[in-house]
Amino acid sequence: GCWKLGQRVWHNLRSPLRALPGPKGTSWLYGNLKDIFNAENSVLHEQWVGQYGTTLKYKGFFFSDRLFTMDTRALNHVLTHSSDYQKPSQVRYNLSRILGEGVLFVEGAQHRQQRRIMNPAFGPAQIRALTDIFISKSIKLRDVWSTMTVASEHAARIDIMPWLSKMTLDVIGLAGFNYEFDALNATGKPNELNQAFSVMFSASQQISIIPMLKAWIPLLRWIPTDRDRKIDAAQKTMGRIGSQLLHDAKAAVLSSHGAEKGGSIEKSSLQGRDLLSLLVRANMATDIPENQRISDEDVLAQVPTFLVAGHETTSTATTWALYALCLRPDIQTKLREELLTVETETPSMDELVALSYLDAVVRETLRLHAPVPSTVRIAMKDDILPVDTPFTDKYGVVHDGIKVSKGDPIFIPILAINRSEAIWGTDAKEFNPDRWASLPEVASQVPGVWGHLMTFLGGPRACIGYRFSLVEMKALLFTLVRAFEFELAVPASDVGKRSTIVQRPFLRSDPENKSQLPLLVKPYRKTSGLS
Ligand code: HEM
Repeated sequence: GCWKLGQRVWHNLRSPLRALPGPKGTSWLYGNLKDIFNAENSVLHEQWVGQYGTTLKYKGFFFSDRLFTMDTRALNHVLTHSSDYQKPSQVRYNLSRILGEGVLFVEGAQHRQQRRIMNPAFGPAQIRALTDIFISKSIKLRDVWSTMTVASEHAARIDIMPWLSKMTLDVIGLAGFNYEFDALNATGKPNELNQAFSVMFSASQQISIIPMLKAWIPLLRWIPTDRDRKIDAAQKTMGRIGSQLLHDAKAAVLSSHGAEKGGSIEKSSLQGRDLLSLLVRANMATDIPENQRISDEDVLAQVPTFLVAGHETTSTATTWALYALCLRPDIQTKLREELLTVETETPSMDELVALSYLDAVVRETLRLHAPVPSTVRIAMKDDILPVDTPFTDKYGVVHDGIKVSKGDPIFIPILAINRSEAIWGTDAKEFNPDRWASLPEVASQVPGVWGHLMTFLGGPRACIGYRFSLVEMKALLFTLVRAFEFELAVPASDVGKRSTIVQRPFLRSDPENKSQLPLLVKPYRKTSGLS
């Protein structure tokens, strides 16, 4: 521990980040991190930008300096040079404990190999083929809520978060692994994989000192805690079910090819639209060179990775979309009017994508309520980040590049860029889908993979599932907003945002502080209004 701390102090003393202006740490252990967790959104960072300018430093664990910059050119440099700016080892350790060593965890050549194999599963044609899963699960959710509204005389009070989460879990189960969680089936028995997954997810959302110390000091990892035991048990369940899924998928391939008797298996002959089928193809096809095949272990590591990455993010985004529509009933009505122009309740992907106001509402939600509010990278070598706007250090010297040294952490301000007034204009913090009709020119400098937003990040480590998520969100909003009118069940001032990995709503009035968003949900009838 002392050695690590000494290294940290020594690194800090020599880091060029020392010259940057920024706030003083408020705790020797957490630096400014506790203040950031306690403040909503990116509010604190935005205040600092007002005080110290667009490039600054703040304190992380054990007084270490972290670079914070709103400069889009510097951020673009970090995101596009993903081998030089990797995830910090502590973050990777925590990820591997919870998700295994899947595509979110791996770096360098192994990451490039996994992305190359998996990218085809997320192209437009594949997402088009998955649209019927998005729609049928949305309809299932709509029917569950309809039953709940019939049972109550007026509008039903529904905490929409867990329901949206069940829907997206069902979708990623089917679309990813051809596995039916059946989480939306209220009468079914609890699913074993779902329970294991919940343990993993709640563990990933907790911020506490013990896992943090274990991430820093490997020797401490030998000391088991209650959290470790729970994660180990959940991992065992996931591993067992994952192996079974993989075994079944392989057996199906072998039996359809008669390959048990030594027959060859060609890549192009393996069918199946889910991600697992694609992985099995890359694992078994005898016409792919041995060294390019993906191992059983790597296939299995993708199961928890995709369950976590592909599930809570989209359900949280849809939760915020409905929240925004409750705050602006005029936008909710305008959206419903557009959705009702479609004659079928089972639209194709192309029909969904053609709905321009739905598209604007989804973009505006993902801008203002980005589910992943930030991420972190570490410099793997000394470097200079080019900047658009020269900045002044705390000694009054003007710089046209940010010097970083190997080991310096860099905060990637997803939400702060999405809400920046310098980029989006003075109404940047308001929900205004109409802004998407004509964007400010400067927005094109945002280095995001989609929509001039940082929401799905950019560069080689950008979100692989963004198209998947956009169509799934559209299918959900299409089905739900046509069927129901939504209103907040609590005063708007009671709803707060809590940021851990994913930014979720909670009620200030709830002493348990659990994530939730209760809405009044009422079936839409042409002349109705909420009583
Ligand atoms: C609104 C929904 C979503 C948001 C906001 C989101 C956001 C992000 C962000 C910010 C990252 C980069 C994290 C980092 O490197 O620090 C990421 C990576 C990733 N996302 Fe998403 N995501 C969403 C939906 C999905 C879906 C639906 C899937 C899968 C079906 C998915 C799979 C992944 C994977 C596998 C990665 C790791 C990519 C890599 O490192 O190469 N995401 N996502």
